[in-house]
Amino acid sequence: MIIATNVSKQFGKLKVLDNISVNCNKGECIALIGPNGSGKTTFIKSILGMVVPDSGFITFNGKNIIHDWVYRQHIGYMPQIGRYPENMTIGQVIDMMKDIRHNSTTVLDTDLIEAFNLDKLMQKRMRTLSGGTRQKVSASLAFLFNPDVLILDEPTAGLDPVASEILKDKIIAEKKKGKLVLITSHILSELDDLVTHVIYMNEGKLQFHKSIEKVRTDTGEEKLSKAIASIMSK
Ligand SMILES: Nc1ncnc2c1ncn2[C@@H]1O[C@H](COP(=O)(O)OP(=O)(O)OP(=O)(O)O)[C@@H](O)[C@H]1O
Repeated sequence: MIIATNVSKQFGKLKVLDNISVNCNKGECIALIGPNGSGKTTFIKSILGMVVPDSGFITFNGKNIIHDWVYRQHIGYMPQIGRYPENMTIGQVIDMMKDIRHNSTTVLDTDLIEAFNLDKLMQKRMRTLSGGTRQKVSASLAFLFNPDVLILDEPTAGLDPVASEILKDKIIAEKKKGKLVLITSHILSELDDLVTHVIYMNEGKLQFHKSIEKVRTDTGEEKLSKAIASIMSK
């Protein structure tokens, strides 16, 4: 579904992505893990076309993304920090996104808007929202257009435990429908019930890309947080 081949990116002298090659398929939920500054967000932005690699290429359903920006309509993206027109209300932001993205064939998925009770907050202006409510808006928008691929950058950061569980259940449900989910998080315990595969990056390099079963058997650890700690300490 998404294939990155020898992707490299440098910012000034800093090599942020160093020859990354990975293959991401339908129905997988892939955890993108690595220390701060290891290149996770830059890799995500390369898939989204927001960062252009210096070398290498990325294909989405077999087409090089450089020549086909339309592929982005199949992706729902939840950024680490959602930036919105601050004077707009939640309702206006959602309507604006519908104007931009909605087409007659898409069935809107309003599950998260309802589960987060955002319908009661539609008149609130973005600048007045708490960090967690802003995250709820970002999550709701990522899922709203029923995309085949969900890219979630630190999705549960700032969410309360109830909201966090709602989002996790939604991710599991979408994965079961055959969608591809790419997720970054530093809270590894949150990923335990979700992920099928792990991509581990360090200093812009791909350290490994393994199924969760392989990570568990290789380390003898059941929990992802323990398994990664065991790998990092070697
Ligand atoms: N536009 C940019 N210009 C210059 N340097 C950048 C730019 N974007 C990212 N970097 C640098 O690239 C490196 C990787 O950043 P990136 O955000 O991809 O890391 P990350 O793995 O997502 O980190 P975190 O876990 O902290 O979110 C960092 O050193 C960052 O400062």
